[in-house]
Amino acid sequence: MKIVPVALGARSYEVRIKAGLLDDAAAHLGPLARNRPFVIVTDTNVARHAERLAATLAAAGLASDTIVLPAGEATKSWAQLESLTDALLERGIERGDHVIALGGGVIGDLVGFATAILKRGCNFVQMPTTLLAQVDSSVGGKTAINSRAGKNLIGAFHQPSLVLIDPDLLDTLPLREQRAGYAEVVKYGLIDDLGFFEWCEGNGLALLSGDSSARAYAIAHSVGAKARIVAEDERETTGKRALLNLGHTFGHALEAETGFSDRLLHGEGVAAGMALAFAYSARRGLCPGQDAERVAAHLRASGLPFDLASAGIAASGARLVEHMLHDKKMDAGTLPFLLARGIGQTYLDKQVDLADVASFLDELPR
Ligand SMILES: NC(=O)c1ccc[n+]([C@@H]2O[C@H](COP(=O)([O-])OP(=O)(O)OC[C@H]3O[C@@H](n4cnc5c(N)ncnc54)[C@H](O)[C@@H]3O)[C@@H](O)[C@H]2O)c1
Ligand SMILES: O=C(O)C(=O)C[C@@H](O)[C@H](O)[C@H](O)COP(=O)(O)O
Ligand SMILES: [Zn+2]
Repeated sequence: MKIVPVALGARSYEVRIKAGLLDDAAAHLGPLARNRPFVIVTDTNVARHAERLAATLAAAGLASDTIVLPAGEATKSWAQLESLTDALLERGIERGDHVIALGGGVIGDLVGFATAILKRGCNFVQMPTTLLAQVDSSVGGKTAINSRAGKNLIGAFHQPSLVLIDPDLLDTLPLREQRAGYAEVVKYGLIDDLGFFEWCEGNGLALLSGDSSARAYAIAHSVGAKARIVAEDERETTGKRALLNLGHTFGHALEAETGFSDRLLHGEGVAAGMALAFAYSARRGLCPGQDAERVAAHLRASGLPFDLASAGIAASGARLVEHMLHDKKMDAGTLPFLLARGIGQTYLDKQVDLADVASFLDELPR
């Protein structure tokens, strides 16, 4: 088993990664049980894995109850938050209980937020079941729902007590979702790790086709990178954690444009967003054009969107910039942007003129 510590003082926890971990989950969860039943929260597509988890726990004498929510981004909503908090209160949840979030980033973000606010803070365990959640969303304590105004605008920082990753769960994940999660893997290379981007160029397709050693390496490397950044800047105050937002200002605007529908998955928006961040950096003369082309080429070869046309977005630059005005990085009326000086050299640029971003977007083919 690979263990990655997330060092956050009193809020520190471990990320434990092992193929087949679901089947010995009782050994990891037992110490958290306190003679109380666990509540497992999952979605309709993951319910089969939740049944296996409940059976494993029962075999070890650990009681559990499962709440199944609708699958999809629309579940990160006020309505689902209300129904989940009601359901947990009906079950008599106590602050010391651990709710288990078994699912992708949608379940993790929603359960994380529900437990952050229930009784002013209950515990939760992340058991991520998508590539995206295993490499990114289960670690770091960002929790949220979406609002009409934009992505993740209502939320809290609330760290899990433990993250349990079983890469074998990805065997049932559809290819489109694997690819979307892969965008966040590539992100770590683009941020500050050229060597890892090169690894992605050489091994990405093997990872996407389910190769277990490529999968294990990508998950452990990504979790290590995320844990390091989060430990340095838990609440995104110094600018370090903002690097994890590479591609997200563009990406969230594209997602908002599709109404957070299945037309564009989060990871797909991030893929297009990262390519746009590099293309915009190249247009400004900050980054070699070759690097921007190399990023787009790798995303394209991985079956991901790499520009507005491949993301299916026809909106004008001005309209996309309007979505960006809701970005949580907005600071005194300006929007710090994640730009790049090259692959592995991302930085936060505070001098970006949004009118210039809009004209850049208007110049792109639709
Ligand atoms: N908190 C963070 O730091 C953070 C980081 C990145 C993304 N996010 C958020 O995560 C969300 C996206 O997460 P996601 O891509 O995991 O989406 P998701 O949770 O919607 O899961 C994708 C799809 O895969 C299905 N699924 C999940 N596990 C499966 C499995 N093992 N087998 C078969 N089907 C399975 C789900 O039911 C869903 O249909 C977005 O809302 C994004 O904003 C949060
Ligand atoms: O953990 C972070 O920090 C990230 O930015 C990870 C992102 O992949 C994730 O999508 C996050 O939710 C975006 O952050 P937000 O603050 O823009 O909602
Ligand atoms: Zn993301």
